[in-house]
Amino acid sequence: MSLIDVENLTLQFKTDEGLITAVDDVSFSLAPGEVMGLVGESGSGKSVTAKSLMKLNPGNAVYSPESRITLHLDSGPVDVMSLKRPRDMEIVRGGSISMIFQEPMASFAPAMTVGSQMVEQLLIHTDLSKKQAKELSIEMLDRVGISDASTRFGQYAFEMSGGMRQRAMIAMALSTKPKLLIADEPTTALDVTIQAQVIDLMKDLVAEFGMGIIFITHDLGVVAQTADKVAVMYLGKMIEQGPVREVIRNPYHPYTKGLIDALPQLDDLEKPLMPIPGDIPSPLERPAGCVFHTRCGKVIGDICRTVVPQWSDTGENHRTACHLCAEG
Ligand SMILES: Nc1ncnc2c1ncn2[C@@H]1O[C@H](COP(=O)(O)OP(=O)(O)OP(=O)(O)O)[C@@H](O)[C@H]1O
Repeated sequence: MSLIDVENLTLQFKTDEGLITAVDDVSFSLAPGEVMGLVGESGSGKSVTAKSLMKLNPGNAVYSPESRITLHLDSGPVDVMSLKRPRDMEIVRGGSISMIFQEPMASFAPAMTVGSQMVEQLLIHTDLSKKQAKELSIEMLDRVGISDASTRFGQYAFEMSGGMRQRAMIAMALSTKPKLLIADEPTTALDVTIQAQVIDLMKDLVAEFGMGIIFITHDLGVVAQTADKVAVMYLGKMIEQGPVREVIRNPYHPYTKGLIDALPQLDDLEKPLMPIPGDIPSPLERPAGCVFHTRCGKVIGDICRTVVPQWSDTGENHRTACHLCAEG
């Protein structure tokens, strides 16, 4: 039983320079209680994909008619693409789906206390009274490890340290008990010890609430620690997906291999870092065929330059979109 199914998601932005394809025919599913890492370099379309699930992309976004996003709730399936009225969209915006961002200041209005924002959100999305909403908010702040939660409830976000703000944002995102949490680079701006604490906290919360998490990051190391499965994106395309250990041990796509080789290895500090050569092409000039062919060291001929690779099975629940797969 899946929590969310994304099928053939394609999204373009209308800009003064022309149409930018940000997401190209992306499909994936997530089960309740499952954590999926969404990785790729900057500009690969991770955030735009995630925001589509909440219909949060701006007005210049155009979805292809084939794009389908189905959220499975206890009350039945929700066709996210067809949600239009603000009232209907509340279900995917802070209701059944919550999102946390890299910069928690962006989630908090500067002129309201953290507590009053938490209460306001609960009043919109639940049937709780104001008093119950306050109690739950303080309980959630306490649960994410903020000491003296009732005092912190009355503070503004700028009065908190970076790590505490991050925790407060997680508490706010989780207080409505979302079915799906989207975490967009939630630990990037934190120092490593706090990063580890936030990751541990998220793991505990998944176990307790049984929600699904989509964890967006540049860092495959963080994915290895947190996720059950991983999906790799490059220039709007999903190019490999599978169980996290399997993909990290047996990456198939040359781009995924490149991301893994670019990771520093603590047990072999002499080993030179191997960055992926070249730059990501402009989304206005996306390469034909396989979008990665302009940087790929394994091009096998014109097929890579002209034909879009289809998915091939490359292991148990592991699939890769690369012409090398067909070569065996
Ligand atoms: N509102 C917009 N208008 C035009 N283009 C946009 C808009 N939002 C995003 N894009 C483009 O869509 C592409 C995908 O962006 P996205 O933010 O999803 O990448 P990302 O993989 O999340 O990168 P990062 O890791 O830097 O956040 C990029 O080329 C970006 O410039």
